[in-house]
Amino acid sequence: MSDAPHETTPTPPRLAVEGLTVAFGGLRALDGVGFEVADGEIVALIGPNGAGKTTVFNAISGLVRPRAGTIRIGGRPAPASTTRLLRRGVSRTLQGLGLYAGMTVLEQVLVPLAGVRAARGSERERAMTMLAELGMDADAHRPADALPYPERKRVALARALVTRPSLLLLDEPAGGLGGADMAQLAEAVRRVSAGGCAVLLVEHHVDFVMGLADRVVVLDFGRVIASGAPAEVQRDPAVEAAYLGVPPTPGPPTSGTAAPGTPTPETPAPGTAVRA
Ligand SMILES: Nc1ncnc2c1ncn2[C@@H]1O[C@H](COP(=O)(O)OP(=O)(O)OP(=O)(O)O)[C@@H](O)[C@H]1O
Repeated sequence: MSDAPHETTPTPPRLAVEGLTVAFGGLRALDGVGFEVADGEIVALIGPNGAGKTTVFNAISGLVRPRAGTIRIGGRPAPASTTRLLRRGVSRTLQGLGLYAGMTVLEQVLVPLAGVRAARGSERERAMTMLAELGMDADAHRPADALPYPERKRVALARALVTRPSLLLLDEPAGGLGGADMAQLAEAVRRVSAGGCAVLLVEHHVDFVMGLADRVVVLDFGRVIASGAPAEVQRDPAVEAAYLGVPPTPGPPTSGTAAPGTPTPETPAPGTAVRA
């Protein structure tokens, strides 16, 4: 028997983005963006308003067509339809809530499993287990619209997690949350990543990001200006100049440090992308 080490094929990253370029008319929203997220890794995408973070999510989700570049999921090109992405293990939350009007909490969480048909018993069980994991099972039969904002945010998370994704995209998950809810959210995200799911999140809450992410990718004007461990990125002079060094705009007190453009409980769902 040979003592030569076994040749192993390296596992491709769960998500690999390379040279991603997206233009809206004359505006280059993304210009050659590249980064990777491995299984079980939590990567945060940060940057000023209008830097291109949501456009990255939209390109991965097949909602905008890149002008150039590649997006690979588990080593294969990303499909462009939501259904096929779900089948490939990709789930996403939206900026704000994106919940359906007039549905109970349980119905919201059943949508990715059952669509519009009546849910099977096993699907209801799975949805209830997911809600229980997030401490929401007691609210299962309440209209989601009647719940306070942090609980509705948790429903949106449960809906993204119920399919047991291998790649989870979270768009401003901490937006509008206070300290206790943010801590609970961080715990839930850590649990999901400990189970092997790759997590990519866009977030303005600097403390939340730096305490949670394994790696941070910083975008500015559609380009990656820095990436690395949170502490490393925080010390980067280019990042400080483009983003972290800008003093937060005065407003109602929120827990933790928030970078400019951060939503507060009073303004939970920012819509427009306006550079400060
Ligand atoms: N559908 C669109 N049509 C035209 N321009 C767009 C469109 N979507 C985004 N943009 C522009 O592309 C740029 C990147 O926007 P994007 O929303 O990705 O930034 P962002 O970093 O997510 O900002 P925010 O932190 O405010 O959410 C901005 O200049 C924005 O105005």
